[in-house]
Amino acid sequence: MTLITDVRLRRILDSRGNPTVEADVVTESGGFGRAAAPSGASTGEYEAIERPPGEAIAAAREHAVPRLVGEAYAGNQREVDAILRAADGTNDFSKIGANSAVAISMAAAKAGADVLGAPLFQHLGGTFRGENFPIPLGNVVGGGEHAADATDIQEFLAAPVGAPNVEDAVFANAAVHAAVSDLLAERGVPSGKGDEGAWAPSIDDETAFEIVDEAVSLVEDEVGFEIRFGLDVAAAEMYDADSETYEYESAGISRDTDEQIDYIADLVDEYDLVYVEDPLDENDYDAFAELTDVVDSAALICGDDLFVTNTDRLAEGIDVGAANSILIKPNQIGTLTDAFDAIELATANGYESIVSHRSGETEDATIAHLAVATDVPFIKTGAVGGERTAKLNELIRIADDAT
Ligand SMILES: C=C(OP(=O)(O)O)C(=O)O
Ligand SMILES: [Mg+2]
Repeated sequence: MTLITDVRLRRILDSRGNPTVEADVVTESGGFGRAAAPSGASTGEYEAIERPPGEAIAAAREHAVPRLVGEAYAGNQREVDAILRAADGTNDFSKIGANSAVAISMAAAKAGADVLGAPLFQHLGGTFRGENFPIPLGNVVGGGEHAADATDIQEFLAAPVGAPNVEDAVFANAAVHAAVSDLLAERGVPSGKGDEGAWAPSIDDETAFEIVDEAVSLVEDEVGFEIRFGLDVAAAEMYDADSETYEYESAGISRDTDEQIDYIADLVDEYDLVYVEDPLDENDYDAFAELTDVVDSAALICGDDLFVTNTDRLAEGIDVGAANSILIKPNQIGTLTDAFDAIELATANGYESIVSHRSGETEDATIAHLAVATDVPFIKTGAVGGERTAKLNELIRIADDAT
């Protein structure tokens, strides 16, 4: 029933107005799945390769589609993904493009679920996946590679850890986003938005901490449950390998590695941060390990550019204690199978996994299902904006059993 009979690929628009790859997968019994590849701006050095969409589509049509049509079963995700890897023949999907690979991989999963008549999260996670839902990390202020002339730290993320349910958590993050806007207005600071819908004012990080801290407290009082916040420092983007320093340009501050470790540890302490992603350069496992040791269980220290959803890099990190959690972005590695393997390796070694969007997104909501299927504690997928609410609203529907 799930034998793949057609794979169609096309270019569609992403949220930045750039082209990206969309895939349709059709099965023998009429099952249908459609998915689109997201795209990063602050990409890790070791990510799978995203090719220009036109080239990725042409290469996938030539090398992957003939191996899938009439040959592979959409219900067998590992088989589909193994065929994608074999058709590509490289370690990093540089032939068919990780954008083509991930779109086909996710579309096949949806087609498989469609044939079964099951929601995608259930097809991926199984009947006994558990009762937990991920807490959304909502990007409320940001800069870095996602907005010019804004904060050095890429993302300030609201984390409604005490929310009684998904719906309240999603609305709490939107309320923090709105409160930030009010506080900026009170200070007379104008602001546009960055690529992920977060406010991107021309302020330094210290001011952003004050504002986000206050916004979180205000909303916490309103809703009556605990809201904390976290960061994606995206430190690889501010690291200067020649001087071996982290350059905070808007504040005019330069920190060496020891100072960076102390700075982040102090921030965790001062603001009771629940989550810190990429606090150090993507090549510095030792510095990551030092910070993780200092912070201990006070916060999740998460590797995004460090691990790039790659089990080899994660295994290296586990060996030295480089973090206590991993960010999972399917397009960083190319297939859902690879993403699942990374989550399994993380779980087996006491690491938490956080499923994540990219700064360039589409209406595709696959990651909401992936996060629920794998029982991860957090999903990072913005706070507002259509391509972000596509995932947040899907989470609400999943919790309401209405997908
Ligand atoms: C979502 C992120 O941004 P990008 O997609 O630009 O890598 C991130 O760095 O976690
Ligand atoms: Mg990141």
